Amino acid sequence: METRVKICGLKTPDAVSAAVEAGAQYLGFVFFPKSPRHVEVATARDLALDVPVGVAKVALVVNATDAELDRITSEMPLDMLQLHGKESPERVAEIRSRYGLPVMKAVGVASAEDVPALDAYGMVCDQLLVDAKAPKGADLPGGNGLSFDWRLISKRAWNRPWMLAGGLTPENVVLAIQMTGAKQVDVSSGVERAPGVKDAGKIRAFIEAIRAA
Ligand SMILES: O=C(O)c1ccccc1N[C@@H]1O[C@H](COP(=O)(O)O)[C@@H](O)[C@H]1O
Repeated sequence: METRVKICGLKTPDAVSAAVEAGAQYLGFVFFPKSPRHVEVATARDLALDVPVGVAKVALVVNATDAELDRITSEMPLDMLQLHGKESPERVAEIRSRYGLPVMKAVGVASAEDVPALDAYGMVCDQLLVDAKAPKGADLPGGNGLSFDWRLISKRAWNRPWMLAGGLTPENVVLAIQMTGAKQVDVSSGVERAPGVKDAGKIRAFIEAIRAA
């Protein structure tokens, strides 16, 4: 099976086109005002309306309220919700049932102590996103360009489909896939020329590296 790629943090038509043309299967739109990748709902809607059918549009939210989710899900076409905050398993289940969209729950990993949460969240979501845990006091819970020790998940038995994230780049993504067995990968800062500014050449290089391996 071909490795599936998510390019996250898209803000412009050019960045969306670059990701689609390079062959990404998922596109992420970040709704988190502290992020340099934050987009307003109206902007994300315009971008999403131009995405070809078959490429999944993912809304990334952080501890979002029902009111925020009501607005995002009603105003733009979406295929998946990515929960990237401290949502409890109960909240993940509630969101999944309320919006009828597949839910991907991000779980931060820094040490072996963090790994059991993958099983717990796997029971309530449609897929897991395994990311590096953000450093204490960081402004962003993800999108920090940090990776974690991939050996921590290299021999796991998974109870849900999952995606690898955290500090991936065109240079390290093949090794990350080899070490973890990931069939899906997610990248944001590793394909940027500045925080929040995607680089079409890096997006292409990221996906070409995977396809060439
Ligand atoms: O990208 C962001 O700005 C962001 C903000 C808040 C939560 C998550 C965010 N991004 C996600 O973080 C991971 C890893 O990103 P990176 O490749 O290390 O920059 C990825 O899943 C993004 O979707």
